[in-house]
Amino acid sequence: MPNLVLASSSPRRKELLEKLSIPFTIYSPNADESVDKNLTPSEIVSILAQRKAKNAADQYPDSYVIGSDTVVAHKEKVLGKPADRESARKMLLGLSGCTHSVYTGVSVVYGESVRTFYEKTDVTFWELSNEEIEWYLDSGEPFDKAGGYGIQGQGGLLVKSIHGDYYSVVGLPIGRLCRVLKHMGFPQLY
Ligand SMILES: Cc1cn([C@H]2C[C@H](O)[C@@H](COP(=O)(O)OP(=O)(O)OP(=O)(O)O)O2)c(=O)[nH]c1=O
Repeated sequence: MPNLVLASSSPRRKELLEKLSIPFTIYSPNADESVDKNLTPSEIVSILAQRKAKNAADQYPDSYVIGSDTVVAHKEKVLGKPADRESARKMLLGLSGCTHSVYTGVSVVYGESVRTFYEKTDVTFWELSNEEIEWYLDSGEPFDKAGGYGIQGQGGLLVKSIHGDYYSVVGLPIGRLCRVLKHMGFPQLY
């Protein structure tokens, strides 16, 4: 029976994949995450998702291997994870009162077959006061998350509305991934 491998060290992606209720293996990908600055957000997340999946697929040639990448796009800028408190503060100030887009790319590799897609979800933030931003920075949540917030945690209090797949914002568009796996012939799904 082919195995399922999640090429990710993100605890959120692990939790989301558990929704499929089938066993899987975790592999921490060791992929170079540098990309050409002129690429669009959808190109960036697609390329990086595929790189992570292919990196792990070398170790698991008989498995379905999933790689994923998430970035936040706002006013022509692509935001990854903030390097420090100051950069997280700048990201949150920039997102305050505005709508940004969260892009998550997913790539599934099984032998020679590769399927890659991305989801775009628009998220609108409330106007944030300086006090609210400092309070949120104190939570420690921003630092391992694209755009400097996590919608699934206290960061949910910053969000006014969302248009698109919630799970894609958290890091893995699980409904679409499930359909892609099924389409590629993964046997253990419904
Ligand atoms: C916007 C947003 C991002 N994120 C997270 C999802 C991703 O884990 C992270 C973006 O970083 P990624 O580089 O996509 O992923 P990662 O380094 O955490 O894990 P790996 O490369 O090993 O798969 O931001 C949230 O958890 N909630 C949110 O609301």
